[in-house]
Amino acid sequence: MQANDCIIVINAGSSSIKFSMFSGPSLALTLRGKIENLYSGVARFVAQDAQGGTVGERQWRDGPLDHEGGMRFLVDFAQTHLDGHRVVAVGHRIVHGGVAYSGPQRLDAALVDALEKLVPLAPLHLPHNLAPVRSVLAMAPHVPQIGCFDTAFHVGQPREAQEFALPARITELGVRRYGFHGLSYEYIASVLPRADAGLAHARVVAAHLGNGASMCAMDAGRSVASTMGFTAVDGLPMGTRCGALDPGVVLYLMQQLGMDVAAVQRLMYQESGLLGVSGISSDMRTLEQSADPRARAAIDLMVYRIGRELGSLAAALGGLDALVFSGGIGENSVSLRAQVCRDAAWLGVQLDDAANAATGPRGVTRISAAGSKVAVWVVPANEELMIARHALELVEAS
Ligand SMILES: Nc1ncnc2c1ncn2[C@@H]1O[C@H](COP(=O)(O)OP(=O)(O)O)[C@@H](O)[C@H]1O
Ligand SMILES: CC(=O)OP(=O)(O)O
Ligand SMILES: [Mg+2]
Repeated sequence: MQANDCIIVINAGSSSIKFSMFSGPSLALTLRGKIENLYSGVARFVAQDAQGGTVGERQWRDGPLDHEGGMRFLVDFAQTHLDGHRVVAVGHRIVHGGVAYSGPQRLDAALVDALEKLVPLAPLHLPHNLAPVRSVLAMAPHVPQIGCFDTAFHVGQPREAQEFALPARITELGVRRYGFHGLSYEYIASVLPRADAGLAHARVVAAHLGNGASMCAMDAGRSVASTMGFTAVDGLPMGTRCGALDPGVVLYLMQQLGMDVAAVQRLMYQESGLLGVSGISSDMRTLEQSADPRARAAIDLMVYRIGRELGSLAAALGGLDALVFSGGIGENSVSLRAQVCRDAAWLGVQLDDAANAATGPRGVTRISAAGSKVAVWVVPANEELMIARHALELVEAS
């Protein structure tokens, strides 16, 4: 990797596409951008240079924008902002690797075809993860593309954390818990020891709370349990996903309400969570600004379920030394963090209210009171840097 080389990273989430450009051997962030609010309301794009200065902005006011339209815009934008850099690799976040793929992989047409088979396991994500890979394969076949899997970080979990209590013949088909947001947790595990050396061996629960939301128990930086399971619909209630559900509810929906598979999938992935409970929005900012009691009820349910999962994950760890907030909600919602920490007082969590409320751009920040038994941190998510590191390793090794 020369000074003028760069790695482009594409992270297509369920409601957003983020891209970043990392340059030179130290992977310095030179450009980053994000289109958010895909499919709902006014989509917004903003891009920043290394100094945080805005170098591009746009809004789509004439109707919702989808992933494809967003990607077309981003490719044009990136091409005009390469600033003389040579693209040595494009790294992608791929949400599901199934049983077959855990380590980063060089993506070619055959592998994309194989990953396509996993779409039913991540219907909100995988199609959007794979479509840009195909576009780049067509536009620039010589540029190496590296896929990094959100499931990879969790492969070492103990067997009982991975298995459902299903007959072995079903488990053997790969029907087990995978866990997601692994690139985000891997990044968190990589930065915590630098923030506080004692955290290298700590029992940590990290909460990645974005449009998709999950929590992960990490023991000395290794994943031991997580709230997401076979698919990214399990665990916490999310923007539009219901999270953990009594499987009997699915039978009821189909047998008694006559819903077909597509309708159940839509209900669980697109019509539930904050949106479904509030009937107002999947966006935490909108709910926090609303005086409608249904908005309050949706937030309260999310906070309650985070608290329940925190207890469960602390049990998996045999105790709790640190709690980490990340993702769009975890990084920005002062009040959600305050509510979660208040409910977790029984675990020894004590917030420093001023540190929690401090606004403005922040890096890795401790927000717990000096005497808190459990340290509380905010770590801005950086799945992109993790992807760039993996892509660089793979490109340099080949
Ligand atoms: N200042 C804020 N206060 C509360 N919630 C916020 C704030 N900024 C962003 N969020 C919430 O973060 C969520 C999106 O998280 P993000 O991690 O960006 O999404 P994605 O999972 O699509 O990458 C939305 O619910 C949004 O309302
Ligand atoms: C796995 C997942 O839910 O991802 P996102 O947060 O991008 O929706
Ligand atoms: Mg996300």
